[in-house]
Amino acid sequence: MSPSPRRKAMAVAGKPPGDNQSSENTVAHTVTAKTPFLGLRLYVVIGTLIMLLITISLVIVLCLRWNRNLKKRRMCVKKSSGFLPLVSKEIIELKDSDCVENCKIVEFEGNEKDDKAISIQKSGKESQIQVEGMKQSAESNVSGGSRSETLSSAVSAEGPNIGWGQWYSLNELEMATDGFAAENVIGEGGYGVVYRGVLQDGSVVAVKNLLNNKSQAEKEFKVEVEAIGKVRHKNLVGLTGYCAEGAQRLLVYEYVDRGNLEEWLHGDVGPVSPLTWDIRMKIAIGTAKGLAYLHEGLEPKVVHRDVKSSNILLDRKWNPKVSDFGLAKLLGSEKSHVTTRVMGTFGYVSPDYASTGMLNEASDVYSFGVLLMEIITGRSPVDYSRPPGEMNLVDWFKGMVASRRGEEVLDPLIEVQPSPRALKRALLVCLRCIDLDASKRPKMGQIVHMLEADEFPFRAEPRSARETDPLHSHAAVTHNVSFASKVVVGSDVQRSKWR
Ligand SMILES: Nc1ncnc2c1ncn2[C@@H]1O[C@H](COP(=O)(O)OP(=O)(O)OP(=O)(O)O)[C@@H](O)[C@H]1O
Repeated sequence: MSPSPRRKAMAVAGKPPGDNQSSENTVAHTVTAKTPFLGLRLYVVIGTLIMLLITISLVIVLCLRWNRNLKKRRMCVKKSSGFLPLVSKEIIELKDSDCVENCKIVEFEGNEKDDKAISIQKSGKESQIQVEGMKQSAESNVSGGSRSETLSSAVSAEGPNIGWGQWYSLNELEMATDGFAAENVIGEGGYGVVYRGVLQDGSVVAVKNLLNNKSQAEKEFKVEVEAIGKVRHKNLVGLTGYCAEGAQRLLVYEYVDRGNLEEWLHGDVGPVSPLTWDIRMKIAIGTAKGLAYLHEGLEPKVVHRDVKSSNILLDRKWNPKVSDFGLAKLLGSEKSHVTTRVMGTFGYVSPDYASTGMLNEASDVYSFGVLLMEIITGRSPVDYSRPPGEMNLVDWFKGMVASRRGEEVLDPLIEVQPSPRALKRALLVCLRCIDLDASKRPKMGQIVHMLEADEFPFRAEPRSARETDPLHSHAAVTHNVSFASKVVVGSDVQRSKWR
């Protein structure tokens, strides 16, 4: 009998036909046989290899997921930094949450080019908060170098809980100012006397000794600290610390060594002012940037309320620093204005605020407009030594521009005249800032752009925009302001410009 086809096939494959049992035995034998690899049995080697493969696959999957998360996180950081256009790169804003009782700044170095890190270390504890990637300009850095500071909230049982700043003892500040010696007095304002002081580490500071009228001093003290205690901007004077002992209240600022703008504009500087046109514009733009930050970069925003030339301090490179926040008001974003007792300085206060007491950032814009006129003309906002028609700077200025005599308003102490284009630009910004309709005044960020933009006000603009432009209508009222015929409306200006 011939074998079945199936049996034939098995015979060809080399298996003894009809012997399933023995073939299974062979497989079992092979699997349990020892391999040359460390004498391990085959099934152990196979098992190990499978485990190894599973582990490797798991590791790869985990790596891929981790990598994806990392990318997502990076994207979030990018998004959020793009989402903060209003905060200047030159600023370090210290949040309350960053400020822990008895913190110690262990590193605080500024450099215009480098990103820096601030480490805030809780004294006596190990934990460290690192705030990285923030830019601190050298100019905005207190006394220009690294320093070590102790932060403390709740200074004393009596002292206010101000949250941030270096606490100084009265003794320390007495030593720094030679016992508040008269020769160290650098100025005197409505709220106190300002002294130059040298701290034990050699750094130079300005110490404002608030008038010893308890409630007023306390108020001024709190307002300044609330307004600028936590921010750093190269165009805002840095408040570095304070002293609250008994009834004494003192504020310690970075020292700004070239005095204030008022002295340079109206003091005896000789026949030619050291403030050239370019320096004046640098001062105007820097001041506008500082104010723009207060208005548009902080929440709640800060309305300074006393923008004037004696509150603009100048450093060695003529960088302006807005100072004196004693009258400042905080304004939450939900509020369009606050109603207050009218405060400020005669000649700079906007008529709408003066008549209604309703305050918002447009009041600062008006004061800035007056300040800019003062910078351009070298005249004080109110000067009783001038003929009646010229005593009030704003009225005189408007009249001059309206009668096409804009070139004549320039400070005669400026030796090299600006180009007509640059002068027109500055005059026009003045007019826009002092618009009687507060809602039509530009924002400080727009003002920065207008002062910096070469094309302003010469770029052609859409007709409809020109028609709705407040200054254009202002120009129409004052009918002869020739250069105002091509006004660029500030509303389309990118805020980021003033950063
Ligand atoms: N950080 C500082 N560095 C250098 N000088 C300063 C500093 N702060 C104030 N001064 C000087 O002290 C003067 C008085 O300052 P302060 O802010 O007390 O008053 P003011 O602005 O002149 O007047 P008021 O407070 O009445 O408006 C300033 O004009 C300035 O010359």
